[in-house]
Amino acid sequence: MTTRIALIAHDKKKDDMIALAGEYLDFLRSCSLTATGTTGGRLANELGLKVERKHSGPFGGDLQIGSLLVEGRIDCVIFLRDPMTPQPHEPDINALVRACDVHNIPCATNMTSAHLVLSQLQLRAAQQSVAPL
Ligand SMILES: O=C(CO)COP(=O)(O)O
Repeated sequence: MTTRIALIAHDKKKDDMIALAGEYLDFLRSCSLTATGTTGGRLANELGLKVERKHSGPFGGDLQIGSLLVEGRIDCVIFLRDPMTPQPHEPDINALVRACDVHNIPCATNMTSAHLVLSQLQLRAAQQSVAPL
């Protein structure tokens, strides 16, 4: 089954997101990707990834992704948050992270945890692709 991943990065973490996605490019190409607006634009333009783009975070994009997640349509969230910069939509950010906890969806909020989650998902996908029918 295709892995459904949400990708979100705050402005100062967007370069990290591009670098991260670049490392997992082949795997991410095999996934169904959703992203907040600006993050998704960069992933599409700079890496050629096919991404369903929601609104930008401050305009409700985190909430849109939270809604998909609540409906069981997201398997994992990579959310590179900037802990040093106040965000106008902090309540939306908290709502998304809370929804991950409520629904037991993995949510990586920094580069180290993102690597751990993506490498594990990549491994699982590779194992499934060679599993006997
Ligand atoms: O603000 C964000 C997440 O809270 C990210 O939104 P953008 O990807 O549109 O910058």
